[in-house]
Amino acid sequence: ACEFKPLETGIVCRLTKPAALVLNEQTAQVIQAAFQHASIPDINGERGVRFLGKVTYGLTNIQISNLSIESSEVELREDDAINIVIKNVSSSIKGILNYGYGSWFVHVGHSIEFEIDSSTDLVINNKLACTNRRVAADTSDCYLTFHKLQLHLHGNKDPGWLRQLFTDFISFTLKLVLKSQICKEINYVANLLADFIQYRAGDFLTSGDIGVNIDLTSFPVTKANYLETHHKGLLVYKNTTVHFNNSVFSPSLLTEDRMLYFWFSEDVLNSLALAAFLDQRFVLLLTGHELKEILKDDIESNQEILQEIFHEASSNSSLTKVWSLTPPEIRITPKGTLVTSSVAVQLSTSLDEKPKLYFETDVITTIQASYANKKLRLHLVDYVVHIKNVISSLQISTEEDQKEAALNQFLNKIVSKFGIPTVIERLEPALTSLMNSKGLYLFEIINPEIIPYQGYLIVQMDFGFPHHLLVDFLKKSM
Ligand SMILES: CCc1cc(Oc2ccnc(N(Cc3cccc(OC(F)(F)C(F)F)c3)C[C@@H](O)C(F)(F)F)n2)ccc1Cl
Repeated sequence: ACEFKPLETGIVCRLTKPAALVLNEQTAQVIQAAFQHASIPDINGERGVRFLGKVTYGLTNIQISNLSIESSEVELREDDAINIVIKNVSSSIKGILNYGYGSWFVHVGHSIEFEIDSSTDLVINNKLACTNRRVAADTSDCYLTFHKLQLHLHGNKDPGWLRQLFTDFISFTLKLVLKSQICKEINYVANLLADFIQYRAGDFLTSGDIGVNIDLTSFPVTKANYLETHHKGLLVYKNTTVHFNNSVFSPSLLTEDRMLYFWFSEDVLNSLALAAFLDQRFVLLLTGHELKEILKDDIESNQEILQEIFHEASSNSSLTKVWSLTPPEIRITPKGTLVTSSVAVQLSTSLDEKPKLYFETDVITTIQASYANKKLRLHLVDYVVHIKNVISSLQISTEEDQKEAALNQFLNKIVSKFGIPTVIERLEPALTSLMNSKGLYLFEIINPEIIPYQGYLIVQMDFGFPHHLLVDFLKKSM
């Protein structure tokens, strides 16, 4: 089950009433799939009928077709369930009606095709439950109210007594069977969707050996205006779960006017940065040409040093390597995400030789993120650069004692004006394509906001649910 430990929650998701209304537009698809997928078992029985003695009957090959749904409403009930009322589900039920009667010495048997025009209302009280720390849908509270079950028998053999038998008795059994099968299907589809969201969520938060454990840390919350799930958000790296204790979530941190909210504790982002570092993802290799491209606009810093670097960069085996020396530390503040990192830069003309230039730099950058036109954008709000441990064999004519200061100043300028922007310019498309590879582009995300607070980040958005998304999913998985 899900024992509740407040400190363990790293991610909270909230789906508000407006989102439920948008998702409700897909209810008809879901019900359609449930009815279509339902397999109605044969119904057999026997009954004493006046003058005819014992009559045995059986409905076989029962198929539901031409489903249409008039409307569906959804209502979230505080600490209870998602109440879904579906009006006027009309369908035609076809099959073969076999019946036989007579006594021990003579037995008459017939089979006749039947078609039933049915119309029913459906009420489903979907309780979000928790099974093995995963969201489960409990739709056991499900019932059908038939307001039409019109029998049509094909062919001229339409014995009145049979119609009477159907009306009085068979239809009762048929309603029971339809209800149990349809509600069973609805439960199946609801859990299929819950599993699907969780699978895609887990996949969304996975890249190679880096993943995030999104097990539930409490029962899903159902309030009048929103649904909410609390997740561990623990880093999983090479199948090892990395524990940390998160900043504490409280419901008041999220509002209810947007459709979808995600609350991320800074520990979640910090641990992802750690994993990316361990996975050696913070390594940037630049060819001589790329380095020249980056520095070509520099007109104000020390031109002599710049020329010297250009000269080194021109040799076609020139290689500049930039890598993190320590895991970047992520702190989230209202001004933006503070990234503190210590980076090494090495410029060499070939891998074996002593580097022409090596230096380390401690960088603190304040970054704000936004998402527009299906692209993640990172905005540099502030930065502090400190150069250290410079080793250089560049031929620079400056006087010996000025040389170090000049080089330091030059490097500080280069890292600030060109180094940090280059890293950001490469990080943006890398993160965007990572999210797109997970299917993010499939969703129509409307006006997403990424808002930093002290110790946590809130991502809030509206969304349009692409019609085909669910249809394709149901076709594929049912
Ligand atoms: C990828 C988003 C995400 C999902 C997580 O896990 C789950 C598991 C089960 N349910 C949810 N819900 C939130 C959610 C996830 C993905 C899409 C989504 O929106 C939507 F699919 F609904 C809509 F876009 F179509 C909602 C749902 C859960 O919060 C709720 F609402 F059921 F309580 N999240 C955990 C973390 C993160 Cl970042």
